[in-house]
Amino acid sequence: MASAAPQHPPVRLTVLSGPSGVGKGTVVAEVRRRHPEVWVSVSATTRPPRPGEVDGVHYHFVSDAEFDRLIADDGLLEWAEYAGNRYGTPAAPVRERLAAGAPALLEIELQGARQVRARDTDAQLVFLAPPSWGELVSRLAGRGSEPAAVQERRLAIAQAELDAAGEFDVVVVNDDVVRAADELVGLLTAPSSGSLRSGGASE
Ligand SMILES: Nc1nc2c(ncn2[C@@H]2O[C@H](COP(=O)(O)OP(=O)(O)O)[C@@H](O)[C@H]2O)c(=O)[nH]1
Ligand SMILES: Nc1ncnc2c1ncn2[C@@H]1O[C@H](COP(=O)(O)OP(=O)(O)O)[C@@H](O)[C@H]1O
Repeated sequence: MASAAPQHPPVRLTVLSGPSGVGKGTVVAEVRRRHPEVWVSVSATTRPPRPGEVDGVHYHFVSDAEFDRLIADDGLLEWAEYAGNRYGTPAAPVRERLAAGAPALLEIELQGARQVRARDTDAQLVFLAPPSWGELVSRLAGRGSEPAAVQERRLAIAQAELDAAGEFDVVVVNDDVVRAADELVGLLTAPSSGSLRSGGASE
């Protein structure tokens, strides 16, 4: 006899990381344009909004005190400091999503990806890589959302992030947005064998 079926088809948490300016936001937007059913976590951050960013849509923009409170209340699945600001994944929506049997996507940086890996060995870690270093530099500069000094800081972090690409399960090269989005969609719908363990955030 077959063993008891799971309550819902196994789903997995997918993490997308990659250096600033590689095109994470652009590729995720393309995935959602074609697959509106793909659920993407909205992070909390102490970074100020860029022009056009909407609170609750792109990020939950919070004060330092509010971020402290999220940590103290065990409300974050993971969090990290990046280029002088803090970023974290609200835990409850991710747990609800996975409990409902639906896949969840986090777009977070390297330290956060490592925390997710430590907590959930079944999570799928995807690294979005630039076709070349020169292309990364020109994309970040071309976006024009940060002053030169901030771009320099992000590029210094990017060097270390590229060195860590081998820690990820899959590397997707963002040479072309549509092609990279296709690859990501394939990974999001790939079968898995488990789901997020229960338990609170502890970092
Ligand atoms: N650990 C962690 N990193 C995050 C989270 N949200 C966003 N990030 C990452 O923080 C970094 C900076 O994000 P942002 O300031 O929006 O810049 P951008 O990614 O260059 O547009 C990026 O690598 C994001 O992937 C989060 O909830 N947790
Ligand atoms: N495949 C690509 N080819 C050319 N330009 C791209 C590509 N993907 C993204 N870009 C551009 O690179 C810049 C950075 O993309 P963005 O999505 O903001 O990166 P990230 O979220 O990783 O910081 C944007 O100006 C975007 O239009």
